[in-house]
Amino acid sequence: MDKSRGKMVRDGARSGALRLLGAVEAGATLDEAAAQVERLPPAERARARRLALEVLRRMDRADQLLAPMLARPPRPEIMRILRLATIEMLALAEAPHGAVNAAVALARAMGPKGQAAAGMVNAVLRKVAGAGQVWAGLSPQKMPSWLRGPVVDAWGEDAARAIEAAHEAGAPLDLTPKGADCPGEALPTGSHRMSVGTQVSALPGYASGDWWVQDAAAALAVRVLDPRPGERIADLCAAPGGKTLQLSAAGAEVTALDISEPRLARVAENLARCGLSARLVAADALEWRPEAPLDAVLLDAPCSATGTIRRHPELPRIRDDSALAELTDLQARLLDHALTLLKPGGRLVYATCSLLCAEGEDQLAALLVRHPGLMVESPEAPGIEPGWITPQGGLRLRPDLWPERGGMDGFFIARLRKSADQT
Ligand SMILES: C[S@@+](CC[C@H](N)C(=O)[O-])C[C@H]1O[C@@H](n2cnc3c(N)ncnc32)[C@H](O)[C@@H]1O
Repeated sequence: MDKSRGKMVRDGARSGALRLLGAVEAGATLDEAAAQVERLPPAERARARRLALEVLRRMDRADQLLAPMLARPPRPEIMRILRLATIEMLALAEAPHGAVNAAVALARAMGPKGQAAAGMVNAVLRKVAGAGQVWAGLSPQKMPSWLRGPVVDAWGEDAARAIEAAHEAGAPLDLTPKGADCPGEALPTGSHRMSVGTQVSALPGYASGDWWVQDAAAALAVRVLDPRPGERIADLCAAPGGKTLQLSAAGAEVTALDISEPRLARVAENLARCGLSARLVAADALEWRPEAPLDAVLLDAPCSATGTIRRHPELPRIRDDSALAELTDLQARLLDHALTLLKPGGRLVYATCSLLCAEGEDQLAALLVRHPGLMVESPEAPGIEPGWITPQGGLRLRPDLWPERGGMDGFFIARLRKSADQT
């Protein structure tokens, strides 16, 4: 790529990243904001998203560094430019002259108000360029108090800080192999791991469906369920389908259910790419019943998704816990209903990608009170470490586990067995 083309790619990507960050400030997820960059060529679009992710992971830290350098808070658009250049220089090792010049040009391109701020942007960012030591002394950004409070209560301040460091570090790319062929480093639990920034569709085996993208923690839910060939299993909240693919690849007779038809279409696409099959049903799981009782049910319930902040750093900025009571109520109702779909002695795996005990440990405790005959079975699968198992027998996965390997998503997983005399 010649130099001028490289610069164009970056500037298109930088202004795209600023538009994405503006949309997140207005309350959108990065996926919802994708239209902001859809006109960019694919390489610029991907870089715009990467830059926005890197800023969202460190925004508060950048603001802490910038605050004493600013006479008064600038307009939001200018503040976004300052944050982007700060993070490019201090976290992404971008050459200062390139980042500062780009920031000044982006400010100027905003019109008269931006032109008036260009001198300030230049002066502040020159100071930022020399503030590497101050930056290194600042802690990773904190989770919002509605999330941090419960995390500290559950696992302590040191764990909360370790989780925050993992949130800042971001997530590697994990793949679940369908058979033996899969790129990346094999992890102890059977997933394969590649470094961040890998272009998924260019990897060997993508077109032939030899693997699919799925976080190592998410893949454990099905490993703990341990599906067997020919078993009749329902995946009650299936979309986009990572766990349906695992169940089908194990040879189970799978019914994949989701309330959202558009999301269920993604399950169909993923099954087709991987040459796997499942019966797809668009329905509310609370109202669905199979023709005959099932061997097993996987309930990967809707939740706060607070375990996925490494990959969705915008979540703490656009969500709070106002929907939590509704979610935990839905999870409890889904759990109760799921048990009625099982044959006596059948097994249920409950999973949530949440860091909140309210959606995991507490949900399991309440379920056991409501259903005295239900047994918790030890989560057994290769690579599961004893320290991950809770006193109740659930599996608690956190982003700060496996720090030397690059972490994993936050998840709670429990394997339950309906007693042989329960109908
Ligand atoms: C955590 S996601 C599932 C992820 C999926 N298991 C996977 O591994 O790709 C939760 C899903 O539950 C679906 N959902 C929410 N409420 C539902 C309900 N009442 N019945 C069925 N599906 C529901 C949502 O549409 C969403 O796709």
